[in-house]
Amino acid sequence: MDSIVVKGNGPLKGQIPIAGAKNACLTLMPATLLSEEPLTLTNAPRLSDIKTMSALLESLGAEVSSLQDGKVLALSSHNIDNHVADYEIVRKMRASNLVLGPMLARLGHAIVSLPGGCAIGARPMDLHIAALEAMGAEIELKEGYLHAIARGGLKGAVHELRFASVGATENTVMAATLAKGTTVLKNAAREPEIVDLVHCLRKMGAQIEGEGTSTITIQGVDRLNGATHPVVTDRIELGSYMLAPAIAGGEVELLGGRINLLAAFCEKLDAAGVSVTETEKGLVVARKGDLIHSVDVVTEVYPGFPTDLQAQMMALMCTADGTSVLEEKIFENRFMHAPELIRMGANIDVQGGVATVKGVKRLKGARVMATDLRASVSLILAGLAAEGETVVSRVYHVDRGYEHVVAKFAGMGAQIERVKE
Ligand SMILES: CC(=O)N[C@H]1[C@@H](OP(=O)(O)OP(=O)(O)OC[C@H]2O[C@@H](n3ccc(=O)[nH]c3=O)[C@H](O)[C@@H]2O)O[C@H](CO)[C@@H](O)[C@@H]1O
Ligand SMILES: C=C(OP(=O)(O)O)C(=O)O
Repeated sequence: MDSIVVKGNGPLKGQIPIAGAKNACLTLMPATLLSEEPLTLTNAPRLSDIKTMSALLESLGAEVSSLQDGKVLALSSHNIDNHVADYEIVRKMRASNLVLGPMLARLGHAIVSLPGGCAIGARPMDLHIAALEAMGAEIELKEGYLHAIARGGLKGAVHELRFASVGATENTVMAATLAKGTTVLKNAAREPEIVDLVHCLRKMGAQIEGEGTSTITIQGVDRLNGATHPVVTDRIELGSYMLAPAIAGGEVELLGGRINLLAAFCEKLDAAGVSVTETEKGLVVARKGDLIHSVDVVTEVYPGFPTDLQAQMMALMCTADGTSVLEEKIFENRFMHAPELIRMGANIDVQGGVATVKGVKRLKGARVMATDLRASVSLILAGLAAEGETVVSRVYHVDRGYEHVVAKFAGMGAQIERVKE
């Protein structure tokens, strides 16, 4: 198993390209199931999660070709000959549940494994199920699998989500594109990845309005056509690398970054003493002075502070001047990085969904373990600010969501390498 070794060696400088968003690409890929014609995604990120989604789609009969070193994905679902999304693939990656809505819409039936829980919390699908049932689907749980059938096809419905779930919004919107009649989804999620999905579906001929607001209206059509679509910039990769000069000093330009993808996060950086300037090419990030100030953070649905940046923000708060309180409201167990940061000398007290971080002058390098995707990068960030060497093990978590992670940090001047253990 590989590890990443980081040495805290002072200010960073450089330009880092930001990839297409994992969480957008993983919802755009299943959209291929809605059409017999090809779907081409450009600006795709090179990640193990993308390979997992490719394997899942191929297991259903879709064709997936990775072109231009993985930056272009050519997908075709002209021949879907299996409607079972197997537990062995779904359990590896929760986004696998996004094949349910498209398969149900296109084939009228689907069998999809429930994902089960994962390190950061439970991953229920009750909201997805309620929305699809409102559209006429019958869904039953048998032996860990959701058996879904839409006798006579899905029908448009007015449905309000109990919580603005990203995955439930994506499944419902995709399913509704081929339903008979109009679907109005209320309390829909507003994340940029959903806006990107709608833009792609519209190119495929779907009739959708209201993306980016909490009411999305979908007028069902008989069929969707092929399209070519560039994946939106990864705001979480962007935010993660923005924290590198914040924690280690220096000045870094994140190519392709825009403030509007991460407004709530940028406001917190500003309050913490980090300047973010939009340029023609992206965002330039630097500390305003010597100190980082403590700020409180509450994770919320978009446009609030993203849960996917909470671990990385905690790393920054570990060396801030003062005490910060981080409240995690999306996933019930998303503080597993805290005990690892404590091994590096951080002062963190976790009580339920609230972590209180008292800033220390300097972190110290240590052997630490990545417990999940975003936790892994928070430990690398902490390593940049630590005295001595930090060894982060279980870096397969980082490969799920950060392409060329060592090269990108090294491109800012960080002393970092990947080693085999
Ligand atoms: C709101 C939010 O921040 N969503 C994040 C979530 O999306 P993802 O789609 O994975 O999760 P949801 O937005 O659906 O879930 C967020 C919350 O809703 C609950 N839930 C979800 C579905 C359901 O049927 N029933 C239910 O109770 C979950 O337990 C969780 O507490 O993880 C992704 C990957 O990290 C992030 O990119 C998304 O930004
Ligand atoms: C937790 C994440 O992904 P997933 O929902 O696929 O586990 C993430 O992107 O931070």
